[in-house]
Amino acid sequence: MKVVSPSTMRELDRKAIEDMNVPGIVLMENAGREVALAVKRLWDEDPLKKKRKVVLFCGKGNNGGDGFVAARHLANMGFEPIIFLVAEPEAIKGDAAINYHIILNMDISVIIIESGEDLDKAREHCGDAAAIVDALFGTGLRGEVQGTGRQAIELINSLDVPVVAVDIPSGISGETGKVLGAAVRARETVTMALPKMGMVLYPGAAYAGKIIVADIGMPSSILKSVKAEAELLEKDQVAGLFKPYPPDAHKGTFGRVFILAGSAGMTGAAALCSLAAARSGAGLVTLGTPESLNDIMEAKITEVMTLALPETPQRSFSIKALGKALEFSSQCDAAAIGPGLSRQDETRDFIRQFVAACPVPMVIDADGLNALAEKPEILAGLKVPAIITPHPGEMARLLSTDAGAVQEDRVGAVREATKRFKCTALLKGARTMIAAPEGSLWINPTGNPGMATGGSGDVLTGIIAAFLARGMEPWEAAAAGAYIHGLAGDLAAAAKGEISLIASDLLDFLPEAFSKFEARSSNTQPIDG
Ligand SMILES: NC(=O)C1=CN([C@@H]2O[C@H](COP(=O)(O)OP(=O)(O)OC[C@H]3O[C@@H](n4cnc5c(N)ncnc54)[C@H](O)[C@@H]3O)[C@@H](O)[C@H]2O)[C@@H](O)CC1
Ligand SMILES: [K+]
Repeated sequence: MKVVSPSTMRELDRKAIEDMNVPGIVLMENAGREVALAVKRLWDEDPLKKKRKVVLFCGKGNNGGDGFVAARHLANMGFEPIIFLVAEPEAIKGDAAINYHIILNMDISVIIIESGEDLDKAREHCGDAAAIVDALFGTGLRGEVQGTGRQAIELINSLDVPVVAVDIPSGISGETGKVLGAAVRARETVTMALPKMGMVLYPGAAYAGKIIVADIGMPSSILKSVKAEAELLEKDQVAGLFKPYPPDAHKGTFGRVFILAGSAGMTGAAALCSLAAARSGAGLVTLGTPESLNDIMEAKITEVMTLALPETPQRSFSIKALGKALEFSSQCDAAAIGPGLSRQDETRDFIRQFVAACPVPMVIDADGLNALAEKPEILAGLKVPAIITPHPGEMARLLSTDAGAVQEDRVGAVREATKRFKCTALLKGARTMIAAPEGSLWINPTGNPGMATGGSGDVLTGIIAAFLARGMEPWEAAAAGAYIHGLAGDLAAAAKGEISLIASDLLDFLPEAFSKFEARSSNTQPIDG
């Protein structure tokens, strides 16, 4: 699903109104009605709370205008709306003013909030409300919220009443998801036409609650043609990336994966990564391993073959492994390099030379990225497609900045990485995002904090390698990988809780995650009906 910034949304509104002659007041009518319906649904869900009072906090802009429309429909549905207008009535203009006057004509209560004392009075009204509608600020918010607007937000958050936010929780930047001083914590957000970046990115996503995308009558041609800032990955779209298995599938059909991972003390990373590839549909998985670790790996992993390679005295890959590793990779469909390789100098040289010469698409993670941080030009010069999968710390090393700066602007960081290194970049963290060199940006909605555990990234690398080997484009492999990895994590967390989630749980829940997608071999017919 497309996700847009406030400025893109304004341009869509402008096109609908000016180019297609859809009156703005029609859009506002649909918006407000959808908000009223959302309140009604919340009310229907909770039969114990048959209170009919709905408090609407409205600002002076069009977001407030949506609130006035919602109040009218709520009154018509039999609710008792009360409006707290956090603005001077004279400041309301245009379509919002038209709807404000209808409200006055309908004798719906409007209480004007000009000071903190007025808000104290408002508090008394709110306690027995069935719901609160937050129509203070929408995408027109500029800079930090101050004064009574901010006090109103704090009041809303202090109440134990479910909140439906109009378009975006007031106080959240529609562009970045940052809290501009203070922001409303909503149960649901009814967002108009398309979700906004600020409610998909954290912390805004946490404030928005459940997101309902409302059809406000924006012409579909406008929505189709818009160049969105990002796409939020959806289940159907990910499902579409899995082509059905032909009934005569054999091991070679779904690709051979070569994984270079592990060193003394980090054999687990190698096991998790290679087993994840095997669990993700790769036909054959071979793990290249420092030779003295070979027996350990053979015992640890049953479904994966091993290739013992020359090692350093510290039992990590030595530069002498290069020839054999490159030769083997040429017989494979995709490679993965990085998990648990160590930061030994010689191993670092091996990684750099392997990546520079690898003849097949590859995913580079962890120590693979650390080895390239001082030589990022290797990435930019690759002749084969590559995916890098850094966490914020690794991304910071690649971009010569710090992890705080990466987290401060995750979208900017992942876009910069794909531009600078000319490969697909996947930035891990809450809302993993994937940027492709041609400019697209994908945001993954699956996953949970329990997945921030050692080895989780190794599993992701293995999944992506398997998808590359089955012929997905790099962005597809990265996007589908992030989605399935997060889904396995969500299923694992639902079964075991987030606290004790470990990376091997992700492997255990991959089959269930895949079962939600698998396009089964379409031509296989049951023999006896
Ligand atoms: N035709 C349209 O453009 C449509 C707009 N819609 C609604 O309109 C909203 C956007 O409306 P607007 O652009 O009027 O703006 P908003 O209603 O989002 O609010 C901004 C208002 O608050 C003021 N303001 C901005 N920053 C402030 C700050 N830091 N502290 C205090 N006051 C501040 C602004 O002067 C403006 O009046 C959307 O979020 C959506 O809810 C919908 O009605 C659908 C159609
Ligand atoms: K709002």
